[in-house]
Amino acid sequence: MSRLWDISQPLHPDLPVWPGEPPFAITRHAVIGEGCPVNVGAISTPLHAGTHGDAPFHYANDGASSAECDLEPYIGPCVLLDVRHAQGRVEVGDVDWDALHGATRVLLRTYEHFPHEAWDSDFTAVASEVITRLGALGVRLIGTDAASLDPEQSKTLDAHRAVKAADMRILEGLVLDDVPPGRYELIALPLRIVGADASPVRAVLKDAA
Ligand SMILES: Nc1ccccc1C(=O)C[C@H](N)C(=O)O
Ligand SMILES: [Zn+2]
Ligand SMILES: [Zn+2]
Repeated sequence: MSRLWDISQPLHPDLPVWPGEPPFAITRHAVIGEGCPVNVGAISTPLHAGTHGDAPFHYANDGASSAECDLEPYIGPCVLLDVRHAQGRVEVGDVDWDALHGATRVLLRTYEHFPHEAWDSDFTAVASEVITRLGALGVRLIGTDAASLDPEQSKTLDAHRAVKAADMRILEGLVLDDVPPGRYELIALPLRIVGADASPVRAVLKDAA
């Protein structure tokens, strides 16, 4: 049986979130006890907290929301590339283009160890030239273990704009520490949240058949 790799961050109140964002929160408004047979809770979360998929609406007012996104990019064969050697930003020269083998979904591992305990403002971004070249090769989805494709302080969002121009989709905040580079089956479907600019996803990889 092929192995299943959970590449999702655990969601909890201490989850590091983008500076200025409210924390992830879970509340319980029903508790099993006298006259109550169930525990029932609710969550409040920034849409870009944890492992998530950006919707085009995040970077374009005319972009699709998470509820409107075609699901095909988020499920299917992918290739995981180790780009831990990249310094500050994944550049064209950091990518092993021969390892793509026509992949339509590409995941980039930039961390030695994913920063579960504290926000990392110096995450490794992705150069827009890399996105443009991936799009030209037919890539439909780019994923990263970083919190964003663009630097935290970016106001131009060059990588996101290149994603928009190529009509690609994005996964951010993946946890790739334990997964060897190679080819996998990706499943990471956004929730059908009407009007949302992003959605939490439970991202998993299955060994390619
Ligand atoms: N919460 C934010 C507030 C302001 C600016 C960006 C964010 C982000 O979360 C970035 C997002 N993850 C992104 O890159 O798509
Ligand atoms: Zn995001
Ligand atoms: Zn993003």
